[in-house]
Amino acid sequence: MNAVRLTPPTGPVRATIPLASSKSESNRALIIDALTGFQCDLQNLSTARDTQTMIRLLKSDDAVADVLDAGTTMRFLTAYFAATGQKKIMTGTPRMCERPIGILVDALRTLGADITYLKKEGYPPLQINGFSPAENNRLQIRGDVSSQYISALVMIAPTLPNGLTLELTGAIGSRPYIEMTLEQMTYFGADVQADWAKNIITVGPKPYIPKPYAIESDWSGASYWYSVAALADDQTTELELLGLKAKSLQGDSAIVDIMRALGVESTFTDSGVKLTKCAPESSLEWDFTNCPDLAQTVAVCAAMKGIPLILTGIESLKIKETDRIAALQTELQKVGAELVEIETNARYIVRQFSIGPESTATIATYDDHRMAMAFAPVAMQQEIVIEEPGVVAKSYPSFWDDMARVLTVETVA
Ligand SMILES: O=C(O)C1=C[C@@H](OP(=O)(O)O)[C@@H](O)[C@H](O)C1
Ligand SMILES: C=C(OP(=O)(O)O)C(=O)O
Repeated sequence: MNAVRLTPPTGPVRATIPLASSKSESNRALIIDALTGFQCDLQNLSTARDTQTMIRLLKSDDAVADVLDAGTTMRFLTAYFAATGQKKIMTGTPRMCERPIGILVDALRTLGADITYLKKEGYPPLQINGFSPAENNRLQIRGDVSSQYISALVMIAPTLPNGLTLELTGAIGSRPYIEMTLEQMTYFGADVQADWAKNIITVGPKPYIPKPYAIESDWSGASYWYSVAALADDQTTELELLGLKAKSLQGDSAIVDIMRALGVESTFTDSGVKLTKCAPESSLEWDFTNCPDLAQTVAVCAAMKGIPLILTGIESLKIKETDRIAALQTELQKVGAELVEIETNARYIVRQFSIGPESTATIATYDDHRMAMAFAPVAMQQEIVIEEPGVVAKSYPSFWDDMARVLTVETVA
């Protein structure tokens, strides 16, 4: 078994962390660029595997597009290949073939796509056979399963003969990701309107205009560094995270407010953000509806600090790279904490039940980059082993190199 052993720092915690750039922003920019005929100058594209896979598949003439475990790549490319009339088989890892896509496929069929499922109805693998644009340009779509379906649809909307009006139903999850899509589309000249009082998005049939675009660093990746700062004993801890902006398109910049409650102060500089320590609150309640990718970071951090945390809005975690709720429940036990459901599918609590492990905890990662990265900061307080560390490549390939700037990272067999 491949693993890394992380050992707590012995001196002051001071480092500058380059971070990876945002895979979410990158993958949207790449779809828009493709719809301009690859004429945009995209700068600082992410090294994340999800983005590198998107780049590779956009250039490939192969009949099969294997997205591996990249959700945005699967959803955005399904809409893109359909709208551009490309015949493709869309597939991915076994877990990707358990992640639902029926809501997007139904919407694309209404818009004129011919798509068939190759195994299970509603799930990849699927085959895109062609596209004959329908007259109808008004759709209802559920907003409570994955925002990626909505982002995928609105990004192709400028190419549809009559544009698109989407009426979102149900409680909308991950809305900042939809807003990110709309902002990027607007930047590239699309005609976009969102009425969030009625949950209606309208996109006119106005083509994108090619332009240069620079991707920001990844706030989801930054969250692990906030946890490192929160868990550092050294009160003089200072970490600088490069390439982040106070006014970000990324909803995961909410980590600034969450981590203030867990004892980290943020100061924006010309090059990014500086993290220092401040006094934490004695408990915290947070709704993760708008920032589901932060839930694991915050759960592990609060558990280690002994700060009881109530989490709401985490239902979507069950359909991500793994069932993240189940994975957290098992792995938190190993560091003396528990995640308990206190209201069915709605409210959860994380609390510590013992301080310090009897022996080094070995954390399983379930093919989920965020399990590995969320538990890594535990090493600020106690030695920990993380299994299958290569999983971080999905969003943050240089994570362990960056970690080695603050603590000891050793590969173990
Ligand atoms: O659009 C995006 O870039 C993403 C949207 C979110 O997914 P859901 O909308 O499925 O919650 C998020 O979890 C994912 O990491 C990236
Ligand atoms: C859920 C994630 O990604 P995706 O849905 O794009 O696979 C993630 O990066 O945490």
